[in-house]
Amino acid sequence: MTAATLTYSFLGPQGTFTEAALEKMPGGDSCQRVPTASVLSALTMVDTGEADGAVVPIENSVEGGVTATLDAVSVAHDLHIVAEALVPISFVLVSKEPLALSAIRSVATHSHAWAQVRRWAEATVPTAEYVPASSTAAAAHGLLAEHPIADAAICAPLVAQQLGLHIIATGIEDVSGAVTRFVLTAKPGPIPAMTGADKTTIMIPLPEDRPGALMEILEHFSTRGVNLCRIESRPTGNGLGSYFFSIDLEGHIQEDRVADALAGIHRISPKLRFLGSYPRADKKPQQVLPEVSEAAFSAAKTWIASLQDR
Ligand SMILES: O=C(O)C(=O)C[C@]1(C(=O)O)C=C[C@@H](O)C=C1
Repeated sequence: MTAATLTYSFLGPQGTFTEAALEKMPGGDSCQRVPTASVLSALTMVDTGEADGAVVPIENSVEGGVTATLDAVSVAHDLHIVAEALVPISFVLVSKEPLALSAIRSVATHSHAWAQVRRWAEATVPTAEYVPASSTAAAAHGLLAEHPIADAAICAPLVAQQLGLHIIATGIEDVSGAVTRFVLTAKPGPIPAMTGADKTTIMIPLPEDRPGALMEILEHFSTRGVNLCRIESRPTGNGLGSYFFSIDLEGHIQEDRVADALAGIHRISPKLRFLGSYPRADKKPQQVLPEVSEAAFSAAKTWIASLQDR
């Protein structure tokens, strides 16, 4: 796969935050971009071979996990995460023609965006109806349709500018400095090389009817000094009480402490799925305690081998 021939699907249309993330991904500046109407169709294009990779949102610093992505990547699709990118999030309120706040009866945007401006909306346009859109950019494009989907839309400043929309308010997010994390997913293949500042994503079905199962799982990380940076429980869909954990941890599968922790958890939950090791977008090097360093694991293995070889 050479960078020039890559095709990446992404949650479109043009001007989504996801497209901004795509530009930061490896090969993103030279790839062919295919916008899709949903996260699921972006991922399906990778399944069918129509795209080499799909860029999808996975986590927002205010609203949390993007469940459509977490569920699709963890359960429904056989895909690995090969890269991540962080995009700062700021929203504008736009309309086709200049419009007073008091005249707005409906506002269209993506559900995740709406969740991030809830307090602002409550205070500023309390009677406006929320119209869900498949993305913030789709909401903005929808204002220009023959039958506009709403009076106003909430989107990224860039798409408002590209479409020549009237900006009614800027910086309307409830929490400033919000960031959304996006991932590039591809069919399982070579794992990106270890950089020393890596993340690994896994999915662990929680063993049922096993008291203390979660504690046992977490102990495998704790005893090997593996730091978790995200842990979320999601229903498997197989009935009430059936859950899996979606976890991001600091480290790479090539590291003994990570591999050893996953091997331990595999014994408790054999359907554990490895979903990729990839460089951290913030390049923050992981802190490794001396007792779980590669040297410590190597010395311990040599010692055991010397006993077994007698
Ligand atoms: O609608 C977009 O522009 C997207 O890229 C989707 C999305 C999301 O799913 O969280 C991305 C970033 C923002 O947090 C809001 C919406």
